[in-house]
Amino acid sequence: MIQIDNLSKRIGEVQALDQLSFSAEDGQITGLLGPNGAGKTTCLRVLFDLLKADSGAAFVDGTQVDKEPVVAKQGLGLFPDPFGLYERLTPREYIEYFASLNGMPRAHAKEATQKVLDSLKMTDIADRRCKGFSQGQRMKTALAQAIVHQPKNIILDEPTRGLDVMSTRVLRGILSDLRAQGHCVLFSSHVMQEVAALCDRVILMSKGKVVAQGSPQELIELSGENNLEDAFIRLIGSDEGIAA
Ligand SMILES: Nc1ncnc2c1ncn2[C@@H]1O[C@H](COP(=O)(O)OP(=O)(O)OP(=O)(O)O)[C@@H](O)[C@H]1O
Repeated sequence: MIQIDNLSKRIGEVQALDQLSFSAEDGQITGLLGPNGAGKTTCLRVLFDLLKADSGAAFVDGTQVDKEPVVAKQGLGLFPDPFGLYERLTPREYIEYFASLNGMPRAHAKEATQKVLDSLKMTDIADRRCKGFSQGQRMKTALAQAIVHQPKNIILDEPTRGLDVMSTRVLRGILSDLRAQGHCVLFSSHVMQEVAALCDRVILMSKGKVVAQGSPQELIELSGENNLEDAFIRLIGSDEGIAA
């Protein structure tokens, strides 16, 4: 479970986070939706202890991130940019390397790697170099790296950016499986349909604040509109920076 508690952060002239509070529960997919510049990435950077907030705190399964960063990070899996894979390694080497970076002894890392290769149905590509991989194969390798240490919480920042339709579908399927296994999945997006298709709960952000939260259906009801697109525009007060 992720808890964001009253986070504020000023970056230069910009109030990137303004008393931001929300939580993302286990066994649910939570979407952080907001236009460009809303503060989504800033919030995730604080959650990963890459950036210190001016006030407020982020918690991973009850552990305060800036007080116990090592423990907190062990509970987090960060989905990296699938286009940034190191191409000379095979998925098996890649995933094993990240397993050992997460502190697993060698034998355990090998075992965990095989398990994730099986569960993401990657055994046919496991020992090929990543160079020349399709988008879907890259995406699976990146995701395998993020979940090999079995973090309870999986964080994805704009995960479908640049992915083709097939890869996006594969990703959606995997995220649904992670939800079914009881993981907490939190992803940021400025693409409305993606959030609508996948999320149990949507945190709608604008200018560093939560402007509304709830299931897609609750947001429609809250806005008094009759579809999600109009609901989001009504709640944010503008359609600038949100993609359909
Ligand atoms: N390093 C930085 N220097 C200056 N301004 C920054 C920096 N990082 C973030 N900001 C500003 O903080 C605000 C929030 O940015 P952030 O990247 O968190 O938004 P976002 O919701 O992730 O947007 P996007 O969907 O465009 O990625 C923006 O106005 C941004 O310009």
